[in-house]
Amino acid sequence: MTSVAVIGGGISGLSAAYYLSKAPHLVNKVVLLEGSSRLGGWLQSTRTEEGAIFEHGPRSLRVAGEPGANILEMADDLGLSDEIVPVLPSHEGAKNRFIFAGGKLHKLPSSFRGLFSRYELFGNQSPALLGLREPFIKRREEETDESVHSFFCRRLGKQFTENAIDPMVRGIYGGDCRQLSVQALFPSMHQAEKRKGSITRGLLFGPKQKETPFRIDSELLKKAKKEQWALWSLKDGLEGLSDSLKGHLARSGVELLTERRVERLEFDTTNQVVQVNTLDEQFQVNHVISAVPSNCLSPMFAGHHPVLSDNLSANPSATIGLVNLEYAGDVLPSEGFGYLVPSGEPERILGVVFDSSIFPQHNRPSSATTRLTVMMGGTWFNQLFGDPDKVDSSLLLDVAVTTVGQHLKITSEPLRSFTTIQKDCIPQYTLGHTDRLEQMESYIAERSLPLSLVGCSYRGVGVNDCVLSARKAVTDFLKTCERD
Ligand SMILES: Cc1cc2nc3c(=O)[nH]c(=O)nc-3n(C[C@H](O)[C@H](O)[C@H](O)COP(=O)(O)OP(=O)(O)OC[C@H]3O[C@@H](n4cnc5c(N)ncnc54)[C@H](O)[C@@H]3O)c2cc1C
Ligand SMILES: C=Cc1c2[nH]c(c1C)Cc1[nH]c(c(CCC(=O)O)c1C)Cc1[nH]c(c(C)c1CCC(=O)O)Cc1[nH]c(c(C)c1C=C)C2
Repeated sequence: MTSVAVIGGGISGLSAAYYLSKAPHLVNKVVLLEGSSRLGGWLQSTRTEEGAIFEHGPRSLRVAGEPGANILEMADDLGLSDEIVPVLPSHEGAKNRFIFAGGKLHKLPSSFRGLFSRYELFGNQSPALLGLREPFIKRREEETDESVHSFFCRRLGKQFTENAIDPMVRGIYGGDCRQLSVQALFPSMHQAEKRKGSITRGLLFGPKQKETPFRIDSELLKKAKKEQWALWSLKDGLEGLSDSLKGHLARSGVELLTERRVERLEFDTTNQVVQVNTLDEQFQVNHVISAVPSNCLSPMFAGHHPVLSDNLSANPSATIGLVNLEYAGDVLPSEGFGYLVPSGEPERILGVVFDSSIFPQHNRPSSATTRLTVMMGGTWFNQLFGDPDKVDSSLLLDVAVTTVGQHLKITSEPLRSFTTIQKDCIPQYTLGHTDRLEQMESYIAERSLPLSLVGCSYRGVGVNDCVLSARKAVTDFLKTCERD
């Protein structure tokens, strides 16, 4: 029998502990050590006294793909089926996405037919024409990693890259596509060019993605497929997911310890023991699953595993200034998911989510209001607002209200607002990320270090990716337990 310490109590750590709790025949003790006073990490939802829900972190989860199917299986097992608020693909809150450029909103294509229309944003060309030209563009011969900006400029042109790809990267990573790795952010497109010389040919005729080594199925997934959900949340917001995991783990006997910041890890590989040191306690376990951001893990190896500490500290993280706003009545010019602003535009925001349009179920029950979330900063935070530790939140609120007022022609003042500075909240997969990851994985495997790396710092920042990465790591670890 084996004991495991999970470090970090965000969605990744809670999920790792959840999957471990499913194997009591192999793992007899699981302790989760969280540095702060609360579990859940970036999953933070507020319910106001009027009954409206505001998200200060993630707000919508995708249904598509293995990560989407996997998290629905977990939600079903946690008994959350009746709590789910789904969004259908035909719903305008899922379908209509906009770009703010040249002083106005531009709607992005949202249907197959839309791909054949010409867009001012893309130099009056249709996305279909760009796609038809793409297979005739020569492949890049160099093997080195490339930026997202350079890759898409080569294959789809500068205008499409700067008005579609650049804002999309800001709308997921809060990051700069000139600095981020195409191999890490768009692995299937990078592989497609490498194998077949073109994105289109590679995606159409390339090998299928490797399947997960476990079967994913649930009644909830069947329902989601039948009803064709595109996105979902929970009635009381996504923090309900971490709350529900907390309840499940406590009932399963997992020790959940908050205010236990881990400072150092020491491996005794001969005896397969790890010493986990917090400021004033020590825990001895057989295996550690790290679910903290990589730059929080890096100092735990300082001095004794430079390959780990150096690679773990290579990526910076972006800080997001987040302002939730609520206005009386319907103030939106159009229903939709929201809009993004390309980095070349002279604006101080990254984008705006139309929360009340995506999830009207989260509105106050008594009266119709509009809920928006303005996201600011990202990679550009310090340049625009200064040191995140010193910035006055009234500056962020002021910029948010003034900017959405101008963009959406809102003349009223908000009824309510919340301003949060989410410091270092999204890791930035910079050039060389995939090589660094492989280097660390080989280092760990060659030395049989009793360590697994999960979380948003490695193979995807979405909540779904975090949960799936936890399941994969636990599955691999349990296989070694079965062998021993
Ligand atoms: C504003 C925002 C909007 C987002 N929107 C979406 C969305 O709509 N959809 C989506 O899918 N994803 C979204 N994401 C991404 C997603 O929410 C995160 O990537 C994910 O929650 C990260 O989870 P995690 O557990 O890996 O990391 P974290 O949530 O960062 O958890 C790590 C935990 O480790 C703890 N910790 C750190 N150091 C130590 C230490 N030394 N010892 C012990 N504990 C430590 C931290 O306190 C923290 O609780 C969004 C993220 C943000 C910030
Ligand atoms: C304007 C800034 C941001 C907005 N959302 C985020 C930022 C930084 C954070 C974020 N949003 C999503 C994810 C998860 C991605 C995943 O892999 O699942 C993260 C970390 C969801 C998401 N948001 C947009 C897209 C294309 C996605 C992927 C899933 C989906 O298609 O729904 C685009 C987008 N983000 C924001 C807006 C306003 C917007 C589009 C209009 C806000």
